[in-house]
Amino acid sequence: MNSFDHRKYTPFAPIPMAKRRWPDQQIKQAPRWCSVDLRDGNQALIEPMNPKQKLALFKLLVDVGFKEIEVGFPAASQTDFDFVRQIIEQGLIPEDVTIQVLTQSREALIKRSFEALKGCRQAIMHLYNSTSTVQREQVFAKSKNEIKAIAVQGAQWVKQQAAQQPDTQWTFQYSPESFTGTELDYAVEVCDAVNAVWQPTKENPVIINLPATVEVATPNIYADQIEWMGDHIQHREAVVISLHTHNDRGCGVAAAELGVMAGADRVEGTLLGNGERTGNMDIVTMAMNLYSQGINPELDLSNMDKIIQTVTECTQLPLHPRHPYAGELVFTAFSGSHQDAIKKCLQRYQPGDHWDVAYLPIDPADLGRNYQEVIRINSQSGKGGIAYILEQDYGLQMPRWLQVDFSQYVQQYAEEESAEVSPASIYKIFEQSYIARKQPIELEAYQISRQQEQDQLSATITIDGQSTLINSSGQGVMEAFIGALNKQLGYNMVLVDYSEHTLGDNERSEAISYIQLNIENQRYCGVGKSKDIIEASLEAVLSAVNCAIPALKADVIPA
Ligand SMILES: CC(=O)SCCNC(=O)CCNC(=O)[C@H](O)C(C)(C)COP(=O)(O)OP(=O)(O)OC[C@H]1O[C@@H](n2cnc3c(N)ncnc32)[C@H](O)[C@@H]1OP(=O)(O)O
Ligand SMILES: CC(C)C(=O)C(=O)O
Ligand SMILES: [Mg+2]
Repeated sequence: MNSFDHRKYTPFAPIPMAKRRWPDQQIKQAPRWCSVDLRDGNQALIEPMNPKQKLALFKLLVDVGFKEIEVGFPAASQTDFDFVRQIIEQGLIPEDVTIQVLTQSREALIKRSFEALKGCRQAIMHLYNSTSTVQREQVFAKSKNEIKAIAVQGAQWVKQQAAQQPDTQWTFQYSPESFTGTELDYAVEVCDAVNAVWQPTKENPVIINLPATVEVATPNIYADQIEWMGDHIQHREAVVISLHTHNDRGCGVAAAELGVMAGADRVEGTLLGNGERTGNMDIVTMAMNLYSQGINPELDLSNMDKIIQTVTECTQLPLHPRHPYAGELVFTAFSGSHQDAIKKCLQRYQPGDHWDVAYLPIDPADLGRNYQEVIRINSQSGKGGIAYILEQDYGLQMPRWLQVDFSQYVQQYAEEESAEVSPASIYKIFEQSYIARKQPIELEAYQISRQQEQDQLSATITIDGQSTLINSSGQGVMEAFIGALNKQLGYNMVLVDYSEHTLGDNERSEAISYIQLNIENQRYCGVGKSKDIIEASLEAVLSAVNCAIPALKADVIPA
């Protein structure tokens, strides 16, 4: 029998709601963030973090701007307990940061958690127990009332312990763990029962954290559940509704965003999304989503490389190259039409403008990425990207017809190599294709004199190694040189287009000339480079002619 059988599963039932309001809401400000990297993230690691790693990650979280940080499950492990003690005793918790610890609803664990927090200025004690149908029936084998009693008993123990440590400013947090698999009327009944013990006020609210412990439905269902809870929980004004989503269906961020639209005040997650199974909600992505909408995320993610380095070192998990906002490839375009569009938009973009660049939802520079990484070349690339690289890295302002001509050389190279082509390789191909094309005709010397608006040019060229003197006159040097070559070679050669610029900003800089000639009814491109602008132009003409010669009949060239 085939085990890949969808009939094994049942769909998640929709939430009956007469009128949901959240679809019409817009997020206008960042929620209160709480990082759970050091607890939920840590508990999911192959190798949990050692004290040094925990401290490095804690410092990063503080630097990024988190004001609430769940630092561990101190009753569960000595490492977590010692870490909490260390940051308290060594005064490593900034005044405006509140640490949070998680505990099960068991007296010994609660006592140990309070012990870990002794001497802490302010702290969040986070109590949880599972409330979902599957947990009640199969894991705990308890009735609804018995499960509620676990929560209420835990809330009482927490209250009692807190009373014994009055120097700490306590906030209590309760999570009906596996909330999304819990009947809503029962979830609210349990939360209200916990709040009846804790007696929150507007001035001293509780945090009710509603976890999608496992993501089991589409994000709109989660939003319905959050809006429903907000509408039905007692003393809403004294309750901070917090979200804690996981990413089992790949929608952890979407669920949190819709949850905020549905009225939540606070969001828990981890940097770059480490966490159980497919991970916790990725705060980097959610915060950057806000940022990209012009909303201050209240977190400083500008040093993304530092974030990536610390998180990957501490978790020992690599970052996917296509991870939103952070991956190595997310601001990179390989494909030709994307590169062309990006190049055109970036050319128009002025600092201070609103960002509106095709294919780039945000400015890579905001995250410490530079434009060089934006366009990378392989066999899918087009002229725009190649020209962008040569302009950015080598200062070449290639005219469009040369971009078209040159992209064929790069394309051929990329296909032959079956690999990405580096900027240095692109420039080498450019040099070999045009500037170094000095056979069969090479310029040796030239002289120009100008009389009555006519340039008289005589030049010594070698053709297949034989030195020849050519001369002609014209309204400009180019006309004179092309005329002399026409006479010598017997071609019908016409100048189609021409441009030049310097490669630096002083009189000693090299000049580069780009030329397109029509030779015997075919167009050929040439490039010349020299400290002397006239020599660069003559070299460009010969570069085009040298390209044409192999394609034309050999007998056109005189012996
Ligand atoms: C969704 C989440 O992320 S929840 C957080 C999960 N994180 C972790 O579990 C990481 C740290 N945990 C641990 O190291 C261990 O679980 C410990 C040290 C806390 C406890 O270990 P143990 O005492 O061996 O118990 P264990 O975790 O296996 O729990 C099983 C018992 O606790 C009970 N239990 C589990 N969770 C809770 C809870 N939140 N409140 C009350 N009782 C609970 C179970 O019913 C079970 O009871 P039983 O032994 O009577 O059958
Ligand atoms: C402890 C709770 C909040 C949790 O991590 C979850 O339910 O995912
Ligand atoms: Mg979790």
